[in-house]
Amino acid sequence: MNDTPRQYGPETQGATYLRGLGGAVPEVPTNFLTLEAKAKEKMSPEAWAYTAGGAGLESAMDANRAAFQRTQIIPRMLKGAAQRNLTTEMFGIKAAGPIMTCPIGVLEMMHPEADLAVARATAALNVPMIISSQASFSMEEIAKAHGDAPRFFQLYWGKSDAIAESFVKRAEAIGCKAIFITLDTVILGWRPRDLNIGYSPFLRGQGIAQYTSDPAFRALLPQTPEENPQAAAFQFTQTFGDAGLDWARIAKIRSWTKLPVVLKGIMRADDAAKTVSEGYDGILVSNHGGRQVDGGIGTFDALPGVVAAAKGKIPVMIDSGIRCGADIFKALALGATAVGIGRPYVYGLAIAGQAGAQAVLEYLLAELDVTMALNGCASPQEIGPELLALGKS
Ligand SMILES: Cc1cc2nc3c(=O)[nH]c(=O)nc-3n(C[C@H](O)[C@H](O)[C@H](O)COP(=O)(O)O)c2cc1C
Ligand SMILES: CCCCC(=O)C(=O)O
Repeated sequence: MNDTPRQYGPETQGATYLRGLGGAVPEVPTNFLTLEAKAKEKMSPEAWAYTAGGAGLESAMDANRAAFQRTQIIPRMLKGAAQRNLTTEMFGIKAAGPIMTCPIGVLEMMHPEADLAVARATAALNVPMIISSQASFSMEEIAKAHGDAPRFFQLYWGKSDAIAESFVKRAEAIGCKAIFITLDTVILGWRPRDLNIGYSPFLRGQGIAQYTSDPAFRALLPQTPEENPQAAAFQFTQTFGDAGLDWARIAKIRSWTKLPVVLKGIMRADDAAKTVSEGYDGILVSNHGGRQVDGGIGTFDALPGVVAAAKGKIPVMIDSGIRCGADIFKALALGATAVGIGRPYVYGLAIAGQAGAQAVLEYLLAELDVTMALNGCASPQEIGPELLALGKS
């Protein structure tokens, strides 16, 4: 590895302005709202509803943004941070910066190369990728496209422990460095945008590649998924989710793997304390991008309580509503060790495949680097709460 860290901010800005001298403007917009609007034009109505939508009145989605907007940065002068180093360690790997891609299901709706394009984009930047249980390609195919870049696996724990165990063992075999168990989707949230067009990708056999490639899932089928895809899709609907999932059941994962296990979807201090006392290795504060509990609190508002309850014993990460470098900066200032990027990279993917997802991730690193330079922070560790004016709810 090159010892001089890449200065994403000035390098990315400089290259963009230079291309502009030659008359070229970026295909992928550099700010979220323009990016989202362009992606909407490219996406089918079904893909747009599924990606952009949230639960119910979408108030948890709004709360995610409001929480970040309410808290402001108080810029610090003359501290001096000529060289910034964004490198961040997570579960034994060294990432380009304190970001990772969130697991997003059914990416084939946004682009035919789906997870493979995201694998190539994240590998090119050395940004960790969390592979989804609802991916459009099997984890083995995704790993092939990803090479030896850092990756994690997101587990949906449904009715069958045998399938969960098989997913975990496959994830370990393909070199995932941690397992993220998603807890907030034991059943699907109430999603009016999808309901109003009667569209579920899963019923149509999309986003179930981890299952159709899995021996424990295939053993439940009367015919192979290749012979009878509809039976496989139906079986998935019978297998997915279990509203009875509890602490005792997920503890079984320890007998299946030695990998670090992170709980995704922890929002409360008491659940965070339990995560620590049960011996888990990390917390991802998440409300699933506001897609599950309508009326729920924004993740950035939930973060301080979770950080306090974790008492520095395990890393706390956050996703949901992160749209720019300043949001990442604010999350780190309140004690997050890294943040998950969700819809923004999906919109990049919809616009320009691998290059689009990669551009969005690079912009976020660049904007974080610029924000750090403008506040005298040479590394993520130097971003502290003294740089924030905490908003009142
Ligand atoms: C279209 C879509 C599909 C998603 N699929 C999954 C998934 O398969 N597994 C999972 O744990 N989370 C899934 N999520 C939630 C994300 O991992 C993440 O928590 C969320 O997108 C963060 O919010 P943001 O998109 O507002 O940044 C999905 C989110 C979206 C928008
Ligand atoms: C049935 C799995 C749902 C995938 C997911 O996590 C989402 O759409 O938010």
